[in-house]
Amino acid sequence: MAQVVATKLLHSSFFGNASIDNQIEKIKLCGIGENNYQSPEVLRKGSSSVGMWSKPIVKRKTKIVCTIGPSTDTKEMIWKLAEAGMNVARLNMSHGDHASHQKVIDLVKEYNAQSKDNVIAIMLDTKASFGPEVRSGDLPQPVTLASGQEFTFTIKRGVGTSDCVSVNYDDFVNDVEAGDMLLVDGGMMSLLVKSKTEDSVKCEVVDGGELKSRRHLNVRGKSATLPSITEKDWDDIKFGVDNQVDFYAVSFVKDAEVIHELKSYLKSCGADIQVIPKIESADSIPNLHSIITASDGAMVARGDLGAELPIEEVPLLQEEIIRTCRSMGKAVIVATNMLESMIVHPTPTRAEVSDIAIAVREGADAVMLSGETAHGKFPLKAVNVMHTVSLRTESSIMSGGTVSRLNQAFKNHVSEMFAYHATSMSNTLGTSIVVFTRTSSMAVLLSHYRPNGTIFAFTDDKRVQQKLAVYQGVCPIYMQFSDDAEETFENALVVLKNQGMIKEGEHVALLQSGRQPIWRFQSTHNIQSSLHKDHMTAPVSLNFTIQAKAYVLSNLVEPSFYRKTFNAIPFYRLTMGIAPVSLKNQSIRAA
Ligand SMILES: Nc1ncnc2c1ncn2[C@@H]1O[C@H](COP(=O)(O)OP(=O)(O)OP(=O)(O)O)[C@@H](O)[C@H]1O
Ligand SMILES: CC(=O)C(=O)O
Repeated sequence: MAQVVATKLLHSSFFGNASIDNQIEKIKLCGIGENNYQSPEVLRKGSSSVGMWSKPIVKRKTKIVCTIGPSTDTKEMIWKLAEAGMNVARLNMSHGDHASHQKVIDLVKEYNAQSKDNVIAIMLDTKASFGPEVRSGDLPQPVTLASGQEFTFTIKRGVGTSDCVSVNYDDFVNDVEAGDMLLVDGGMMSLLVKSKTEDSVKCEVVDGGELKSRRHLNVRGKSATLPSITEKDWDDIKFGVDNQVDFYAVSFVKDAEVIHELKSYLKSCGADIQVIPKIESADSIPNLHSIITASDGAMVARGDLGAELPIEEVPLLQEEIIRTCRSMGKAVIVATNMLESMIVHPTPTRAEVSDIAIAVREGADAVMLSGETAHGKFPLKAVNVMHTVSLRTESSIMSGGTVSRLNQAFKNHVSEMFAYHATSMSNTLGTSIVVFTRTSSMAVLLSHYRPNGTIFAFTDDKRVQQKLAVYQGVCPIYMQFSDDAEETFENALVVLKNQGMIKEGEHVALLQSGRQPIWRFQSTHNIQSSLHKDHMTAPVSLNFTIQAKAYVLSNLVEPSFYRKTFNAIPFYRLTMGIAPVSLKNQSIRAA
């Protein structure tokens, strides 16, 4: 116990009252202010930082989603993006074809197969026609639209002239009225609807610009009539199932129905693919809660959201969507325009840097790059900026020993309680957490509580490893488990040490629990804190035996109170101990 108290003091003095010197040291470690391009190895693995007994590795917690396109669809670029910090590769089905996406999927799988300590998940964005994605048609060359000029959209196929272009949606003429404001490319250009005929909509250009092929069209304040899932969508979904992608990003979801439909299809074909609705439609906002409840997370798709709704609503909705996902323990991704200027410039605007920092502070699991990596000039620099800004921001929001009180409803299960207390313990001790999971559930729960240290999630299932790639703070690692828990713990520590993820003298909290027990008997859970070097002379062990009812009660009380109060009540067994580990003789001795 003396050890725990001592660490707590050290810990709070670092995170709570960091000296100017410490702050400057941290800033240097994060690379901000030095204006230097960091090596991919340092970028991905993280930097050493001041910690407790030793210096734990500080890894970036917020994940990075990169859209793959013409700038990045080669083996060389996929490798470089992965080493620079990409965690999820996104394929936008609105562009390219199955053959080009297949090539990227194969490259990502090739990367994963040869990588010892990194994994890239694949997200298929079923954008094409899942919802009312209205786009203008192909043009032989870009058309310049000047304010005041007349321009026509038609539902006739194959039209692409300087004053008229096709739209891909037959009900377009029915959905718009004279007086509506049409937004092109999320508002880059706007046109006022003047009149319509049976097959065409005549407009006057309000804000002009350069109209290119296949641009988004939105009507300000309106959602288009929702078509059901089309043939093209099913084709893309099947393509995703055949290729065992990890996530679907589903466009223009307006209610939970489409999610249920997709989930039941996936169940019928035995596909374990996470469904992430893109919140981008005005109609989705009243149904936010039910949509996210039915899904595995959500994406704040700010491009279309800011076109369908007044642009000033976007930051508020971003906050609300993140908060809703966080309260349910679901993954949330913030997308679009995050480093837009880096499509053509090598450095970001200060506003873009702040935008990333805000998403990180609000608690996003991941931030996304679109055109920046798909067709930009500086895709690697954009990932570099996202990495350093996220890491720096994260270092300023470490919570010390306390775990924020999250949605009460979330902490009503033993596993949730366990994740909560494991987080509290690792924060107090200033350690990383090593968790063993077959289903991902305990790693996801830990991520939900946002521990200060990295969550090293060991799994013996590659699908689970890939799925975990999007969750904040989780470093997923594939490893075969042995029948012997102690041997598996030991193997995991050796892997971490060999990969340079933990160091001699560093403490880690070992945790095994979750909905599918690995080595534990039903209803027993185990957290232990290990010293990663045989230099602790007097191991201290705290054993608590508590009642099932007590778990529910302890939701309401602070951990310290809970420790004192439930010490003597028998039933479940929760072990918190300090156990010395020696890497030299490869043995772990439980205290
Ligand atoms: N697979 C691809 N093949 C060719 N170009 C692509 C591909 N993916 C993306 N792009 C290009 O990168 C741009 C940005 O990608 P993004 O995924 O943001 O698509 P978008 O159509 O602009 O918008 P949204 O994200 O709403 O679908 C696209 O407009 C397109 O020009
Ligand atoms: C990502 C996306 O589709 C949007 O922002 O509209």
